[in-house]
Amino acid sequence: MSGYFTEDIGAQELQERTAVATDIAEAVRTLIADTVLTEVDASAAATAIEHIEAAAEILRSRQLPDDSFGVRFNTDGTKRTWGNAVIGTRNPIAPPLDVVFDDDGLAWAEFEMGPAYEGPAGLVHGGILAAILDQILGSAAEHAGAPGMTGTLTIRYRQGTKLGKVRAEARLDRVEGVKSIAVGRISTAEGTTAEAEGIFILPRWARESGAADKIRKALSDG
Ligand SMILES: CCCCCCCCCC(=O)SCCNC(=O)CCNC(=O)[C@H](O)C(C)(C)COP(=O)(O)OP(=O)(O)OC[C@H]1O[C@@H](n2cnc3c(N)ncnc32)[C@H](O)[C@@H]1OP(=O)(O)O
Repeated sequence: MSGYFTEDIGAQELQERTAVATDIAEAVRTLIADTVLTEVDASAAATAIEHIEAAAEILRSRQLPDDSFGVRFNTDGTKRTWGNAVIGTRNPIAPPLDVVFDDDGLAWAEFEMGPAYEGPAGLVHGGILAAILDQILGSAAEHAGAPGMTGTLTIRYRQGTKLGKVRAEARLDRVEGVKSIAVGRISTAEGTTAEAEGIFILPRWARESGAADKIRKALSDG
């Protein structure tokens, strides 16, 4: 399986790296929102671009050799999915979701959707909501011990989701052979805005590999 790595990182270094990753991503996330909302003139924009390019050059001075972050296992058995578009700690595109798993099987996260996620005026883009639902339903299935790749995701958008504070939640509903069916929803202060059902399938290559448990762990994204 390409894209999966094991790295010998101790607890303290992991903590330090996580802090750096979180800080950079948050700074760029803020920059993205500021870019969406800015009204500066061409001269001020040119100055800003110079600074942004200088910052990018610093980040490029030491980078991973691959074109993706992948999934990186740490010495303590935890793993980093820092490039993930929804939960990635070092991905400024990600809101990011910090998913909590309750003992009763509910996976949930509360997070801010800023101006970078707009679709209709003042509302979250439906495709962004789909990505969030895909992730949290998949994470719920994985956490319940039945992970898989998304085969089908069905969403019913009930009302617009206002930009601002958003909650996503999901749980594994049932398992039918190799298919795990999870259900979930998005809500705001105005109530449920979108509901979803997802079918997650442990791929044939994983089922047939003879190392399904190891692959389940490697595939899972939580
Ligand atoms: C993994 C950890 C999860 C943690 C969070 C994840 C969140 C993020 C999730 C993603 O973004 S995943 C990326 C988006 N999804 C993909 O890229 C998946 C691309 N598709 C595939 O890789 C394969 O088509 C798939 C693994 C879904 C199915 O291939 P298989 O070769 O394993 O299916 P197979 O033909 O053996 O069928 C097995 C069962 O699944 C059913 N099936 C196959 N494709 C399906 C589908 N697309 N939708 C619903 N059911 C499907 C099929 O009917 C059959 O049902 P039965 O067992 O009841 O007979």
